[in-house]
Amino acid sequence: MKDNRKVVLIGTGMVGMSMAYSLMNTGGIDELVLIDIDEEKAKGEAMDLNHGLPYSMNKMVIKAGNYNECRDADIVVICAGANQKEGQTRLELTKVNTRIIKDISLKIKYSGFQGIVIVASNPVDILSYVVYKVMGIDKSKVIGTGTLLDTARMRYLLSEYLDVSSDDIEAYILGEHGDSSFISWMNTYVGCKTLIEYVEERNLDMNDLNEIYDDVKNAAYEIIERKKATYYGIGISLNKLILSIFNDTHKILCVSAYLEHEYKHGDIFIGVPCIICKEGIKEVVQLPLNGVDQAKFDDSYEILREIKREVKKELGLNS
Ligand SMILES: NC(=O)C1=CN([C@@H]2O[C@H](COP(=O)(O)OP(=O)(O)OC[C@H]3O[C@@H](n4cnc5c(N)ncnc54)[C@H](O)[C@@H]3O)[C@@H](O)[C@H]2O)C=CC1
Ligand SMILES: CC(=O)C(=O)O
Repeated sequence: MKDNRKVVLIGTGMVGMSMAYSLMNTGGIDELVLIDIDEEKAKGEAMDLNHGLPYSMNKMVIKAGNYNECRDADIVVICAGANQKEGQTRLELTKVNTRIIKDISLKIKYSGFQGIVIVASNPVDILSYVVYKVMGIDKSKVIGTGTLLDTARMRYLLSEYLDVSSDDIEAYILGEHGDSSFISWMNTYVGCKTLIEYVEERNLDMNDLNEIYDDVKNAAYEIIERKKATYYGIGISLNKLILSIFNDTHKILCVSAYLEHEYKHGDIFIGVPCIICKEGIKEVVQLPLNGVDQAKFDDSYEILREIKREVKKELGLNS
């Protein structure tokens, strides 16, 4: 990676701008270019952010631009497209957003872009696949945010329930970023103890934990019902992922990654823990899954595979 850390954001809506605002506050990048189909919106957003720079600790170039800006960018983040309306599932956005993301992927590709693409638009697992296929780039260079946000939600809620810092909670939400995601309890840790041991020692009720997981799964629906969209949580999750790449942290994050024959499944993007490095995804970490977890993973995989089949037809992809 070169000295000037450049990010291009495509889609300057609530999610994209929450990420931009988060990056402006943490710093860690040198240049942020904003692209939107609504060019005036992108320009207005750049103006607004720039006016905050004199009071920010971090200096960076922020501007509106076009797809030529992708050519020398390190990371392109896709947050464009429709979001869920009240009661709508993420998968119901497939048709409308596949068209949008296909078009955007072609524009990124023809710019000569050589870097890493991060996808946040929903349904994120399916759209990551669209980007991967349409752009024809290495699997390690396409990262969907997957269950990164769900995992943060879980860590937050568990930390509140157990009264332990979220830094000391290791949790992995796997599968689709959507209704078929699940938590692997046997792979959840509080400090150096498994959560199951921790709960038994304190006579806590496993039903409480299952309720907490239901709250995680329903969080987007609850927030959308109250305020129409979710954005701060994913904004800071994107920040974490971007800085993990630039800083070559080798941190393990739950993201949507392309699986070939890992986990016995293949040709799909799905939420799994991955080691993140400056090249993108260094490795998918294989978690031991018990029978219950494996069945849930298989279900999630089947749901995504069915939708992927439809999407491939729509894109005219046979392989
Ligand atoms: N992965 C995750 O955890 C999360 C994903 N999302 C998803 O992020 C996406 C964006 O959500 P919001 O920001 O709330 O929506 P929004 O409606 O606020 O913003 C979408 C932006 O995309 C732009 N856009 C539409 N078509 C475009 C195109 N062809 N090229 C460039 N820009 C285009 C629009 O002009 C708009 O500025 C949705 O798909 C939503 O479901 C939202 C929250 C969490
Ligand atoms: C909207 C969405 O995907 C989320 O908040 O999880």
